[in-house]
Amino acid sequence: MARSFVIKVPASSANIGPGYDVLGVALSLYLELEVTIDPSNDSITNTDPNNCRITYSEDSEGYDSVPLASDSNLITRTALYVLRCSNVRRFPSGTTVHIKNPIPLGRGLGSSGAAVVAGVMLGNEVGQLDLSKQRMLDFCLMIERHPDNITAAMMGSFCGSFLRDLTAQEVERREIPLAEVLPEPSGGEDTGLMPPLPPVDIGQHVKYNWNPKIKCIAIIPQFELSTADSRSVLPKAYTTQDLVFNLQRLAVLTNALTLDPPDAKLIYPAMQDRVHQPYRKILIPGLTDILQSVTPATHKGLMGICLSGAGPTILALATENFDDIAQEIINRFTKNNVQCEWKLLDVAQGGATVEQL
Ligand SMILES: Nc1ncnc2c1ncn2[C@@H]1O[C@H](COP(=O)(O)OP(=O)(O)O)[C@@H](O)[C@H]1O
Ligand SMILES: N[C@@H](CCOP(=O)(O)O)C(=O)O
Repeated sequence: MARSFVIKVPASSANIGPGYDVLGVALSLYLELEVTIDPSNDSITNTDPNNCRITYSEDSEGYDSVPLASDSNLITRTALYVLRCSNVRRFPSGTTVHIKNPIPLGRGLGSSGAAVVAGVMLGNEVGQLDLSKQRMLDFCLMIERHPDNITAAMMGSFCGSFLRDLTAQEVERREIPLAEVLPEPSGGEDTGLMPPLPPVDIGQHVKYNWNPKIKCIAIIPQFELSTADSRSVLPKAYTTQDLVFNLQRLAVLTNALTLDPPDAKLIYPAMQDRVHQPYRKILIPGLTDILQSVTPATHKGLMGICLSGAGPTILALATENFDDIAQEIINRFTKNNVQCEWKLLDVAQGGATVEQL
């Protein structure tokens, strides 16, 4: 018998200033997969070695670039990893996945985190594996190896997370090259081997409150910056002063964002960072100028401003005056020959969901 379901996963903004690789907030912009499994319709998928036909909505982000072969696409490769850990080699015959993706790729809004979370949920659902969200996080963390976006996208809301200490054996299992976790892209042989199972409870997290009066303005430059490239410019070591600077602000920020009324005098300085943003300015024209000159003093309603994830998107938190704040940042990017679009988003409370149709 045929069955259909929809998987929805929110975008996310990681770091929120001082919380590098720690904080993430889920945003009301959703990657959606419409999935049908119809064994009587196997002719539609029998040209794919993994029984899965992918279509991608024309108005979606990445329409021209995202691969649609099931062993190349990040979502279905991730699902195949989950299935193969349960010794299931491919999708059930007659599986179709229609992807709708409004999350811009490579902009610091967690598109890859959402794709990985969607892939793990897809594997869990088609394989009827009954994994908990906590266990699914482990699978996600084998692929995207920092927990901030993944946790917010899976669990929703505003999250703090860390990776627990792993035993030497677990480290070996987790630190293996990605190519050995994900099935090889086209041309690669399915060796029939079982991939490494994730260690249990790799990621620990808590959810914080978030004052709903605080909205998220995302100013999105029209150029891509891969997270890997943006991580490669960071130093390997930091001074004690810089680490303490961030830790002090991180401790205050997680509570400051819950308070009512929101207090810009507390939030704005608590969103300052010395661990990643100063190093990333060489990749993002105008970043330092924007972060220093758009303030609560110049713009009523602005609570704080930071780089979203690895950039280049700017995240401005505000309670009012959204158009003016966005326009100011867009103008400053324009002076650096960078065109932008912007979106006003809320915090997405629910995280990733599956709805049976
Ligand atoms: N919906 C998607 N389907 C397939 N691949 C995706 C999807 N979304 C993102 N990706 C992959 O993730 C890459 C972007 O990841 P990354 O550099 O981490 O940036 P970010 O997560 O900040 O958008 C894309 O170039 C693409 O390879
Ligand atoms: N903590 C990571 C977050 C990357 O987020 P993304 O949305 O840019 O993938 C980092 O700052 O590198």
